[in-house]
Amino acid sequence: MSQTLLETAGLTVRFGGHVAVDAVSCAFRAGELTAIVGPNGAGKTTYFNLISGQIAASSGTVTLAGQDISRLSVAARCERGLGRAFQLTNLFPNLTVLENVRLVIQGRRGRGFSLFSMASAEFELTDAALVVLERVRLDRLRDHKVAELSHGNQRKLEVAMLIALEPKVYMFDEPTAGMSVDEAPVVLDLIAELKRDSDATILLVEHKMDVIRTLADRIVVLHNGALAADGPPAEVMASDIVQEAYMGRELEDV
Ligand SMILES: Nc1ncnc2c1ncn2[C@@H]1O[C@H](COP(=O)(O)OP(=O)(O)OP(=O)(O)O)[C@@H](O)[C@H]1O
Repeated sequence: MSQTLLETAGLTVRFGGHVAVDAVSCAFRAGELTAIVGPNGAGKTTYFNLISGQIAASSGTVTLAGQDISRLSVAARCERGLGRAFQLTNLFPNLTVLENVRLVIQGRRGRGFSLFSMASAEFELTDAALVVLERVRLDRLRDHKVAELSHGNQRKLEVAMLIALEPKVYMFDEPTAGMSVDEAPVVLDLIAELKRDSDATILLVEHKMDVIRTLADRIVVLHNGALAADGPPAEVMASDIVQEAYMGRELEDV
């Protein structure tokens, strides 16, 4: 079995008297896609926020590749390989689609271009960005400003930017939310491709059962902020807690 890449231990956050994430200990392995499920308000997004550093934990730790990253900023966690597709907040609306992806690749490679190689570096950056845009089928919109794109295309661009970042851990929070039936498969195919072709650790918050069935190697269930079940999809879906609490309502309804 692959080694653990990301781990949370006793991860907890309280908002006033409310424990939104309650001592969640969970290890995520390289090459594994874990779906994180649970009813509205179960703490899924808050758990993501704690892992990526958007909010600080009240207690507990987050470890990436054996190093405690609990006190690092969002940017420092990202540099170490934690990549998260945000709800459109990391897009530059007034730049073009191509410029947005180029910025990510440029940031990843650092500023190591010499003056003499500047021109070829520019071409190389554009080529690398176009390869990523082709994967999400946004290459024909390369020169459009992001603000002009449909919601679905903005979300696809978000996935493209995450892929361009080449993180070790991919975190997707309902990646197809708000997408049309034509748009969603492109993103789901990409996630399936990432899973097949890389050794990445993928965390997916998802409500749609068909998506979970197709993609997940494992399901983690959060309930009232705490870990309620964790295991292979068939086992977790058949478990009493999921059958009673979620299968009949929350997940199936969506
Ligand atoms: N900044 C905050 N301040 C106070 N309470 C918060 C804050 N963020 C989240 N909460 C509360 O923590 C709980 C968990 O919320 P969270 O958004 O993580 O749930 P979720 O499982 O992602 O739900 P959904 O499926 O609806 O997105 C909720 O009760 C929510 O109201």
